[in-house]
Amino acid sequence: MASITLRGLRKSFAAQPVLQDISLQIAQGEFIAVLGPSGCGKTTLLRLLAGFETADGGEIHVGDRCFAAPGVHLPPEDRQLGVVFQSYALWPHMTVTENVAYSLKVNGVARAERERRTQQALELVGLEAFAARRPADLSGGQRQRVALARCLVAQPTLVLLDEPLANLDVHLRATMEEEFRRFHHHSRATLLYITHDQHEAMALADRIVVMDAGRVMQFATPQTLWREPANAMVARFVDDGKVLPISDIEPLGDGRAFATLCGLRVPLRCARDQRPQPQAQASFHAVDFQLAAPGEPQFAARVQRVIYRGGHHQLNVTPLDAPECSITLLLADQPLPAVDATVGVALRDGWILPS
Ligand SMILES: Nc1ncnc2c1ncn2[C@@H]1O[C@H](COP(=O)(O)OP(=O)(O)OP(=O)(O)O)[C@@H](O)[C@H]1O
Repeated sequence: MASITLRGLRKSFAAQPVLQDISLQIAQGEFIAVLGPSGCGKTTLLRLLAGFETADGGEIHVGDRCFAAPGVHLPPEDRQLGVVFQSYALWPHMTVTENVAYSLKVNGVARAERERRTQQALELVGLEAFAARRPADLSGGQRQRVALARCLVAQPTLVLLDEPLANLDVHLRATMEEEFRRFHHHSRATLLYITHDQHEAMALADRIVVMDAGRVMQFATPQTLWREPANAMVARFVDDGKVLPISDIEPLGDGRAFATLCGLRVPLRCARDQRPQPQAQASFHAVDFQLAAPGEPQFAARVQRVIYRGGHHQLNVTPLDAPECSITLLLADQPLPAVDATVGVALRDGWILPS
């Protein structure tokens, strides 16, 4: 069983805190993405889990085994987990089959069993036809598949993946995403998948850990991160969310509140325990703003830019009431307003950030 419990995990490099008080509870079989900007500590977290680094404090438990605690550091080779890095780390002198079978051989697995499991792992990643090739004769995506097969063959119950698609082009990434989904489905392993690509995280994960500056900002499903970000960092990081100031927050007590946005009184979603407040911030996505129909409640905004985005246009506007704010709208089959024109903007949805 590979549920994961992290309690108060800390790590510094040369007195520079890199991970601070990381506590997470991950269920057996979950597909977890760890998402955050460059340098936020994602790889360090993975290295602590794998045992390549020693924690300064806190605990790591996997299933009923203690990996790390004050005075305890289980060596990496005793943790029995699979690790897939972005640099595939394949042995160049071995064939695909030999690369995949190597760990079984080292662990003394009998030949027949070894061949069966290797064949199975190669089939799972669609590489049977490449079994006799060496890594140099494979594409980037095929090499990453070998790395995945090599990890699979050991049948780990916990797999750590560090930006496994970072070196691949956009099309290959989409194919490999499907591969990971299949792998997760078949193996039922717990997956911890590190990425700084929020689309990848959203597409793959059951839940996402959003990190910033060594701390967990939010740990939730992709839907919750989108609809109910815990703070401004998460709101901005997930799909370029927009964070805008609001005033005169008047909660209705049922997860909704009225507030003033750009001079317009609007209904917004909020936490059930939201209190009345003179000022706060709310988060929005581009789809939350639309050009207002005649008579619809709206605020006036000036068009700054109109950009063609392939299939739709992006409109950048600034509210007349709040010219320091920039808002993005997406227009499909609508007449386009001119730059500098004044348009009416209606609001469809928004979330008051918990304070
Ligand atoms: N061995 C080390 N010695 C000193 N500093 C380190 C070491 N490893 C990581 N760091 C620092 O710790 C911080 C977090 O690094 P880490 O690699 O965990 O971030 P990350 O979120 O994975 O970044 P990226 O997305 O760019 O890979 C960075 O500031 C990095 O420079």
